Amino acid sequence: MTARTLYRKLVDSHTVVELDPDNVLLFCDLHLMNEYTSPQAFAGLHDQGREVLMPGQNVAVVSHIIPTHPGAFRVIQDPASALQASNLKRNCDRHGIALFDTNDTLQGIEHIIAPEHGMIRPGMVVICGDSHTTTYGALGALGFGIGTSEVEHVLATQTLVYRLARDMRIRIDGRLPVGTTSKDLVLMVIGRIGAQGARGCVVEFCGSAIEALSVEARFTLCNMAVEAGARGALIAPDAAAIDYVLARAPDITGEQRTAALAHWATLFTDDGAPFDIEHRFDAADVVPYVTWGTSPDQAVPVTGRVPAANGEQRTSLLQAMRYTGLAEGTPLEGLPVQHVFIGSCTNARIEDLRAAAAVVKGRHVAPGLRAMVVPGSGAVKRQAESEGVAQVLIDAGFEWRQPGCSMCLAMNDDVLAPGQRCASTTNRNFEGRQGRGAITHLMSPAMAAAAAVTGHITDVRQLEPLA
Ligand SMILES: CC(C)[C@H](C(=O)O)[C@@H](O)C(=O)O
Ligand code: SF4
Repeated sequence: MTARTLYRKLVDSHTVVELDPDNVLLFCDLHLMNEYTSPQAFAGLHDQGREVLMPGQNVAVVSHIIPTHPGAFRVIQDPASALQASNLKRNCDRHGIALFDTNDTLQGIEHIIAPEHGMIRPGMVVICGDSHTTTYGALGALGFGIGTSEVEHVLATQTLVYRLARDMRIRIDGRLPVGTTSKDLVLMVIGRIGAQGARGCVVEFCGSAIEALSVEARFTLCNMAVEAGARGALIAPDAAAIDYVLARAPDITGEQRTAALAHWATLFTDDGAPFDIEHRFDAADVVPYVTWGTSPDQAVPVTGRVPAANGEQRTSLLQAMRYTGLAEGTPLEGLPVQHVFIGSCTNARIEDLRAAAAVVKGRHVAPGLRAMVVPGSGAVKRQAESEGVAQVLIDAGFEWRQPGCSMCLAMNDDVLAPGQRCASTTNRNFEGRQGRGAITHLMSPAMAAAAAVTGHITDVRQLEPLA
């Protein structure tokens, strides 16, 4: 048999029919929906008088527009957002689709909820009308975002017309240095290969540095692969991934468990399987990274400076500098920030909150700075509260919020004022992403926590130890 990549194995096992050399009809094991990209799809389905073919393979979550203010009961004030949430509920009720609704205690960001409830398993194809569906590659599942018309097609048929991607492998060997995380690693990789560097590709991450990552750190990495243009990200499931899934999927027992384990053991790239593009990086090169500009690839070491606007990208670099109010050669370290945001499907899991708490413990948020933690889900929130992580953050002066996307893209009322500069654990630093005229600097949770206590961008490795 010919040697195949993990990506090819996943596509082959889900191909219903080959449509032409570039396209297949792909079966989708799980379809996640949010309030934002599903309404038109349901409307289209209803216009045609069609039903949802497999309601049990669909799950919906209210995540983007939800308010995150503390308090037991959440009311969506904005009429358009309230309508999106009520539409989602009506559509889910009508078709028998499970919904994590606004006041569900387990509500949260879709990409955090799905794995934490054992919905994502190695070998699955998971789709969602949301670009960060690549997150699930951390468990050896092929996840990717789809458009609204595709959502409609999936609802009706549980399949998708899928254009095959190219295979890219990114090997990272070595050890991540102390004070760095998979967020720094992925910012380094995107900075080096560029925001279009993995365009059209499904990226398989491998190497000793990847094997050493916790499953949560792998989510961060695969989540942000889309910021390099990737159409998917994969990590071959190992014992850590399988343990993570089994611990969250008590329904996998007996013969089913034996069969699942046997199948998962086949999910790796065969020796000699061809990749279209290969990159290699050394984990020892990773330092705390921050972005200075308006694209996730505009990332530099925290000890670095805003680069010179040379070459082909001169115009876009100058445009980014104008927006962020920074000039060529400006050092990143020491840049004052007015806001710190710890949240998003990239970095709002329990390990992220623990990392932030470890930095701020015994310190206080800098005067005049506003710092906010938005846990990724109700489950993460509760765990952080029971472990004391929440209290450490609250004692340090952080606002402790309800879960949701929040200031990752400011579709609710967590919006920055123009000109405000934010140290953010999110994944996109686009113009206006966190509020019109607001400036986003992407970084790890530990780095964001360090910025919160000093009031400026700070190398977390240099933070004075507390006596
Ligand atoms: C709103 C949604 C379509 C969007 C996405 O696809 O990623 C959002 O989640 C984002 O992060 O920008
Ligand atoms: S947290 Fe941010 S990146 Fe993730 S789904 Fe929500 S808006 Fe998109």
